[in-house]
Amino acid sequence: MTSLTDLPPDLHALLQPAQAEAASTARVAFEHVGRRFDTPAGAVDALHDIDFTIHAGEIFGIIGRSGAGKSTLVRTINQLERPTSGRVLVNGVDLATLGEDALAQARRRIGMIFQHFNLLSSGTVAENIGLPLRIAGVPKRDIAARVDSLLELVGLSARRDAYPATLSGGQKQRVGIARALVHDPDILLCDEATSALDPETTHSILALLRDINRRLGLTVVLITHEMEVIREVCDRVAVLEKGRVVELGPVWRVFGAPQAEATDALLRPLAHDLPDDLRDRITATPSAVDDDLLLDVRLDGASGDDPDLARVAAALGRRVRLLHGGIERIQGRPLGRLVLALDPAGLSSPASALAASLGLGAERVRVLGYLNHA
Ligand SMILES: Nc1ncnc2c1ncn2[C@@H]1O[C@H](COP(=O)(O)OP(=O)(O)OP(=O)(O)O)[C@@H](O)[C@H]1O
Repeated sequence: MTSLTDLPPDLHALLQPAQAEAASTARVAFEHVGRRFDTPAGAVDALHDIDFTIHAGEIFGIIGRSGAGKSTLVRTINQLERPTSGRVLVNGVDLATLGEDALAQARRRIGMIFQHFNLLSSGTVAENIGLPLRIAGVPKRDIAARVDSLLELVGLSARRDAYPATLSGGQKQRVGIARALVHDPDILLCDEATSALDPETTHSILALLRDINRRLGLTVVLITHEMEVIREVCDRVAVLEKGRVVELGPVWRVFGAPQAEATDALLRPLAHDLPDDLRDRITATPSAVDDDLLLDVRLDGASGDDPDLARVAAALGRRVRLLHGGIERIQGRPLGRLVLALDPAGLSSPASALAASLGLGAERVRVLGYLNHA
């Protein structure tokens, strides 16, 4: 990947203002947005009273069950869907009030990429990227220079004259990203952009999106059903359920302590559930004098400290075994679940003592039962 100083001069020049601008200004403001579809089976309220702001320069994720309204919401940003109530401001402007030409201009500042790339199979990589410029009537020479800059940005210079059929999925999405950036947009909308890719390619595309976000100050709005994608790349996330926002916040907070049932359900695949063999050995009361107590510790990222098990053992004056669980870092904060086993003898409240030794609130530690050694 090239660094900012390696960029061709034309691209370098256009990046500077965008970078400087990436402050906490509102890039997209949803103001009490509703979208109703009238269908033969009756009215469908795909969106209800959506009211929040996406800041300039952030990577914002939108998650929700199938049919929750994610695509409809994202499509209101470029007015592919028109709200039936409320309004959507992009850079302070309600695109619904613009005439045809002004709307076309405004839409150019909003790039979009898709799950299935939507490339023209009869065009080369360069022709695909340059197509929106050709449609906009940009002179051929200028198109070539712009396309070359973008090919370099997405790491595809060597495949300039290749046809889409000869590209891998990741390379196709790089073409999609380059094409979405031709008009130097402020916003990039990503509709399940990595859903057709394997995990390794997904990782490289997310790294590219993060890189572009940082270099260009580009605001990225991303819909996905892959929670790992949100965890890896997003700054904030909104959870939609039946057309309403049921949760919104920094990813570490929403993932660390989900409040809504819909969020819990979506995050379930990431949870470190107890394996059956361990669950089957847990009893509510001790079956032998030397049974260990099993304690379930939830780290929600709020304390910000890494759990120090040696310190816990020293504080409690006994061996502490880590039986199950794991920690992941989201936005630099440790989140996860630890199942610990210890001899409870002499501790009046083992859960509180454990919580205190970890520097956590008592509500973060739950007694699971006793571990039957038999
Ligand atoms: N053009 C339309 N006409 C009628 N109903 C629609 C239309 N577009 C969307 N809907 C309905 O609006 C609701 C939200 O759909 P939407 O596609 O936005 O959900 P989604 O969260 O993106 O779902 P998925 O994850 O399955 O893509 C659904 O009930 C859907 O059937």
